Amino acid sequence: MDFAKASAYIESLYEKRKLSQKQYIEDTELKNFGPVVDDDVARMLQVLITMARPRKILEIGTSIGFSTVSMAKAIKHYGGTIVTIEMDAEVAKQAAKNFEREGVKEQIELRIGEARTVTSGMNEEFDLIFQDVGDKKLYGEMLEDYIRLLKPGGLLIAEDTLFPVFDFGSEYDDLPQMCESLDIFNKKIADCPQFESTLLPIGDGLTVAVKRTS
Ligand SMILES: C[S@@+](CC[C@H](N)C(=O)[O-])C[C@H]1O[C@@H](n2cnc3c(N)ncnc32)[C@H](O)[C@@H]1O
Repeated sequence: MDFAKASAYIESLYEKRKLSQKQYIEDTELKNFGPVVDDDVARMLQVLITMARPRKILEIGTSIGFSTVSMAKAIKHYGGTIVTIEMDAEVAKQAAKNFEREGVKEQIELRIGEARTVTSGMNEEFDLIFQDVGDKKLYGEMLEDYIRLLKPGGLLIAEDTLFPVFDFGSEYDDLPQMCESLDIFNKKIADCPQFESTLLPIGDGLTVAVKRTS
């Protein structure tokens, strides 16, 4: 299959959607921020949320909040909530402005801080965790924390997991380390007895894992 052709066709089908990554970035004042998910990933998050109806979502890595807003628009229909964690205070401030602009600020609690530090102090349980943190080492290092924080039957979704097989050129200085960290995570989750999982070739690779109930 020609993936570029398939992707262009799929995007043409959804171009009338109100929330698009391009428009969201254009509407954002701040211009220097961590990359946000592609439209196909935003749609997949919305499909999974509409199907699983998670009451409580935890997102690691907010940036300007495109994925957060995409998820918030899906949970707004039934009254779910999102806790999202971002370390960069300036970027978080912009995300908060975007939540207000998009009419979803009531659904979202933004916690500013380092992801591992914030999650290690958490005792609450979540129905869905979306891992999209910039520091890719944390994917594997936080897996135990996610098992603790996820309810049985809960979803762990992780973005960027096909980095190990992408040809990025010189886009990222620390690419070899990022790829190594993501490869470690991919192997851990594939072998993890607590999860049923797969890796979808959308966005930069999207891992979808369900925590087993027994
Ligand atoms: C890929 S971006 C998130 C994009 C966002 N999920 C979206 O699609 O709209 C990753 C973010 O993780 C943040 N980050 C990096 N290391 C972090 C850490 N240790 N704790 C919390 N946030 C971190 C970065 O500042 C960056 O904004």
